[in-house]
Amino acid sequence: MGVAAKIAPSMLSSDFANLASEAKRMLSLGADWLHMDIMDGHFVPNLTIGAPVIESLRKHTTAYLDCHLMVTNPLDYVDPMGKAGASGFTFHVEVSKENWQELVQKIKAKGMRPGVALKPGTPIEEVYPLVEGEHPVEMVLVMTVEPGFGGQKFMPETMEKVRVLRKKYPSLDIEVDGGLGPSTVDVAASAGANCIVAGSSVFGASEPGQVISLLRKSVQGAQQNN
Ligand SMILES: O=C(CO)[C@@H](O)[C@H](O)COP(=O)(O)O
Repeated sequence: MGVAAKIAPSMLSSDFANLASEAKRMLSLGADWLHMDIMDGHFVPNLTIGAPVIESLRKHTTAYLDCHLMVTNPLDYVDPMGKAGASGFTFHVEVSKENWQELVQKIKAKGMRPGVALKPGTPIEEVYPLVEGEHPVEMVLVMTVEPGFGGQKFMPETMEKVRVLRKKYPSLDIEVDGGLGPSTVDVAASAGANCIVAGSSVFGASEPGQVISLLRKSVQGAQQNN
């Protein structure tokens, strides 16, 4: 049996004006985590939510809030996100080459689970030191689209990174994010991804619960075949 499947609807595709009820709806339909996209309008050309919204949502749910920080200065976000009640804090390797050790230690000290993300064009070797360090990250997020917006097309060429990671780290949480849905999840699951983020394919479905269940079955089926 492989690493546990985690299905994480991306709340970026939800109705932000009804975030708490959208979150509860996803959890009632079988979501394991809620994926929260924090964007600063600088690291990526889009601006979304920050710690105040995480703090508001936290009042309505005890769920795992899987926060993906698409920001230029992740260190500035550790204290506020910790206080707000974030569960996972995933920062980008492209902006943390100088300070990732300090970042990981501070994330852990604030009671959050550290993860590292990489853009489609970033070589996978860049995350190895973070997975193997004295204070390792606990998840690698392989972006399967350019970060910034929901509803983009899955990039199959990113799957080689997932394959290499899974071979090297059999028990690591490997998350994929961008363009995942019923037609693309199998390739990601058979490459070795166990955490699946899905925005438009879940929120845009007439039966979102069926999509969540299909995504989970894909991960579990691929693990049984490996
Ligand atoms: O981080 C991002 C985009 O930068 C994602 O979490 C998207 O929100 C995923 O949306 P879909 O591609 O599944 O619609």
